[in-house]
Amino acid sequence: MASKITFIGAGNMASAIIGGLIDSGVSPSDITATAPNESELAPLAARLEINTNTDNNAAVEDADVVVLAVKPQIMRSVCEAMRDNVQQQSPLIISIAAGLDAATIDQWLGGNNALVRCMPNTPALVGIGASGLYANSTVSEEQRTLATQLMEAVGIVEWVAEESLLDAVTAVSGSAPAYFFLMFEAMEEAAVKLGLPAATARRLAIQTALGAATMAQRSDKDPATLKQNVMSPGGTTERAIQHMEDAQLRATIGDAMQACAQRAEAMSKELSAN
Ligand SMILES: NC(=O)C1=CN([C@@H]2O[C@H](COP(=O)(O)OP(=O)(O)OC[C@H]3O[C@@H](n4cnc5c(N)ncnc54)[C@H](OP(=O)(O)O)[C@@H]3O)[C@@H](O)[C@H]2O)C=CC1
Ligand SMILES: O=C(O)[C@@H]1CCC=N1
Repeated sequence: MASKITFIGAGNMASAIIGGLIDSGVSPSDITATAPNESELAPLAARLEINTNTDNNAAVEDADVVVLAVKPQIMRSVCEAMRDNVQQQSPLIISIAAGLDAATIDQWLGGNNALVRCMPNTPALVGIGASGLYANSTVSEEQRTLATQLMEAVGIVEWVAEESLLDAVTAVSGSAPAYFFLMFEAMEEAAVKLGLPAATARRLAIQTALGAATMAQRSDKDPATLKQNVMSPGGTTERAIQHMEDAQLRATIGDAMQACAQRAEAMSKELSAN
């Protein structure tokens, strides 16, 4: 993947993807990241040996791919300020912003841009990311392949046929690392109440999640069967699972994911109206 990649924004998500790309063999000299303050960029440049720039326009000048990684609320001003350079350079644009539709970003960038919307997640940092991708009609087959290669360098990629499905991707993977971290917090707290030292509890809970995820990934059995295999009749797991079902955990997760997807949709309406 010998392409020059510029990240507009150098925060949590951009640095996760950049770290994953470098681990997968992309040369740091092919990567540029921008942010308004040198103080945020200097540690990143020192740690990852990438190029950095406080000037977005300068950073897109020789870019084959421009990844838009700023907060959705400032995307309009950022895009409009670099519109002329983007129009001149015609890079593949990849927006990772939640709830901002492709047509709106394309318009802010002057129109007719090849634009991929991507919903990644922070485990990209350790190469185990999960990204949903959608391409507008200007994206060529080659650019689609490039976007796939880029995001596959940091995890798995699923293309969606309709842009609106990215809201569901946000609910099931973009925001979802936080759901599991909440579960770790809760399990650690409960295990401490049961008498375990916090560090022991955390280590056991995290390793168990890793084990369960790895089993679910490698097994040809579905999650319901794998769950059943842990539950001896009249045993301990059955008691715990029954408690979770009685407490409507399943419905709570469903409601939370609905709220997440609805928020993505609402953000899109709010931000494109501004
Ligand atoms: N975090 C996550 O798990 C996920 C985030 N996303 C999306 O990724 C995007 C970034 O989120 P996240 O990384 O969490 O946010 P962060 O706040 O961590 O990063 C935003 C970055 O943009 C920089 N920035 C601000 N203004 C400008 C500007 N004018 N030009 C260039 N850079 C600028 C910020 O610099 P400074 O700090 O100096 O303001 C910061 O480096 C969002 O659109 C979000 O929806 C998508 C999937 C998952
Ligand atoms: O919370 C957010 O809005 C971003 C998008 C998905 C994960 N974090």
